[in-house]
Parts: sequence; C-alpha cells; structure tokens
Amino acid sequence: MSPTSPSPASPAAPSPTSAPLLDVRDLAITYHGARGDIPAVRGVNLTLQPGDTLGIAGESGCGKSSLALALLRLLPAGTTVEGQIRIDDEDVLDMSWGRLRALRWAGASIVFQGAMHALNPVHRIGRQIAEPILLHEKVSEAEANQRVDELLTQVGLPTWRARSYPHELSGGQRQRIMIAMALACSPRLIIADEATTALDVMIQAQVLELLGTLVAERGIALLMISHDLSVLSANCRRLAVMYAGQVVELGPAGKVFTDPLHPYSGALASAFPSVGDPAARGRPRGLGGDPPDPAALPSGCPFHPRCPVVLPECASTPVPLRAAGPDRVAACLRVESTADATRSTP
Ligand SMILES: Nc1ncnc2c1ncn2[C@@H]1O[C@H](COP(=O)(O)OP(=O)(O)OP(=O)(O)O)[C@@H](O)[C@H]1O
Repeated sequence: MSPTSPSPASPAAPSPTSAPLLDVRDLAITYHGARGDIPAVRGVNLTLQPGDTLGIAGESGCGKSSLALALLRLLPAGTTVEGQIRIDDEDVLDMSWGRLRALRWAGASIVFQGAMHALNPVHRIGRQIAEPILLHEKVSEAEANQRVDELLTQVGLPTWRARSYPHELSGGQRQRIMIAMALACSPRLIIADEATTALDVMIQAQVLELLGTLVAERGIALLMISHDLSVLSANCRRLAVMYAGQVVELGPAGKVFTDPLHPYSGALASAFPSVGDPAARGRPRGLGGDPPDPAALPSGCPFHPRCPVVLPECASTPVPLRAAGPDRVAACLRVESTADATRSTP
C-alpha cells in the first residue's frame, strides 16, 4: 500500500449519535515573545468522534502543532490558551495535574516528528515501551513485556529490538518506537503530528495502515496533522485546512482534496496531486508569497494578498466560516453560503 492509498480509516464514518471524544471550541493560542503577542491559533472549532479520523493540513507556521500541543496542555508555560478543550467530556484546560498525567497516556497520546529524540539513550527500547504500561495499568512485568513484543510487531519491528538501545536504531526505527509507545496504553485518541513524515515510503505506508486498523477495529479517534494533503485525504475521513491560525475549510477529506472550496485549499491540493488523478491535472501549481507573520496579519481575509481569485472587498471584510452544504464549511466570500457556520463543525 502506498502512503496515499486509502487505509481502513478512510471510508468508515462513526456512529453519529456518539458524544464527541474531542470537542474544541473557540480555541485561541497566543505566545508572548520578544516581538510582542503572537496569535498562533484563532477561533478554532473541531469535534472528533470515537473511531473517526480528522486531518489537519496547512503550511508551516499556520498553527497546526500549537493546536496539537494545546490538546494535551503541552504548550510552553506562559502561553495564553483561551476557549474550551474537552476530551471524553473532561475539561482539559481545567483538570488537575494528576488527571492530566493519566490522560496523557491512557486517554490520549501524541506522536510528533522528531519525538524520536525524546528516547532515553541509556535505557533499552523494551524498558522504555514497558514503562508507561507498568505505570498506568495493573499488569505484571511478564504481561508488559508481552505487550512490548506485540507493539514492536505492530509497528513492523522484530521483537529482539526490545533489547536494543536507541543509538542502535535508524531514525525511522526510532520514530516507530515512539509510535509503539503512543499505543502502549491503548489511548482513545491519537494525535499524530507529522508522525510519519520522516519515514521512508514503505514504512510510512505500514504505519498509516496500522493507525487505520486501530481506528477501524478499536474505535480509536485519530487526529492526523500534516502539510501533505494527499496523505491526509487518503487516510482521514474529514479534513480541516488551516491558514494563519484559523480553519479556512472543513469537510469530507476526498471533497476538500479533489473539489476544494477555499482557494488556499486548492493551492495546497495542487502542491500534492495524487498520482493518476485526472482532476488534479490543470490545477494551478504552487502558490506565490509566504504565509503572513501571525504578529502582523493582513486585514480582512488573511489569505487575500496571495489569493489568485481575490475580490476588492476581501482586503477589508473578515470572512467567518460559512456552510456550503450539509457537511462542508469554508471561509471565503466566493463560497455561496447556505447558512451561518461560525460554530459549525461538520
Ligand atoms: N514557543 C513559541 N514561542 C513563540 N512563537 C511560537 C512558539 N511556537 C510556535 N510559535 C509561532 O506560532 C506560529 C504557529 O507555529 P506552529 O508550530 O504551531 O505552526 P505549524 O503549522 O505546526 O508549523 P510547522 O509545520 O512548521 O511545525 C508560528 O508563527 C510560530 O513561529
């Protein structure tokens, strides 16, 4: 399977009656730096059901990682976080440190690119994977070691690797260890922030397939963050596109990728045309300019200085998300609105 071929995650829609596992409302994140306030995330609303998959796409600096870190309260101290984050109906921003520690392994876990550098160089791999299992679950050492073997097999590594030290593994193998650790306590939500980007194409496909299987068979919710819209569209049911800290489009992944409503989504999709997709041919390639400095955002629609179909009013009119059909929202004046969707999270 190629990284962009559909995994078991793509087609399945979760039960619409279940309560959201993740509920993010009006999330705003502001860093306070030497240059002043940096509004990295502005008014983001997202929901994710158990067994569902949501991709978050956008160029570097649009706020994807800030959003991911906020979900488990991992942002640097002093960062202002406003709005609401609920996981399993618990208020993450308001929970005790003890509850948060439990949530971080057993409730939700995060894997990010470069997380492999977080491995302890002096401990064997097996011990590091077993540690959270022993800490959070009432299991014997033998049972934990058995789980370590299963996890290593799941991420495509031989079980004898449990006896290796991190320096004996390649970067890709270490990243797979981080994914095994994220899965160790069977979390209900996995946040994968560019988790497979550094892996070679075969291993990437294998890990994506594993994540898809966990979603389909165990009802795990997956929030997958990447700059690569094609990988997200193949592995997620829904897709949110972020620009300058805001969600500018959200809808079924296939539709956002092949029939984007927001010109920014279109430009992003054309940067990653799927092989053999006739609809991808003839689309504009690439996008001029750079994303705006969050500390000095343009007026109106923040995308207007780069927009290929800009209207005169785009420079002065802020554009909230508007519904464009039952399951899609987009923040563009050119999108024919079917209803107000400021709070909509289809
Ligand atoms: N600790 C921090 N202090 C100040 N500003 C920060 C900090 N972390 C991120 N930022 C700024 O916040 C904005 C959003 O960054 P973020 O890392 O969330 O974006 P991203 O979309 O994940 O980018 P990338 O794909 O490159 O990781 C950027 O302008 C970034 O410079």
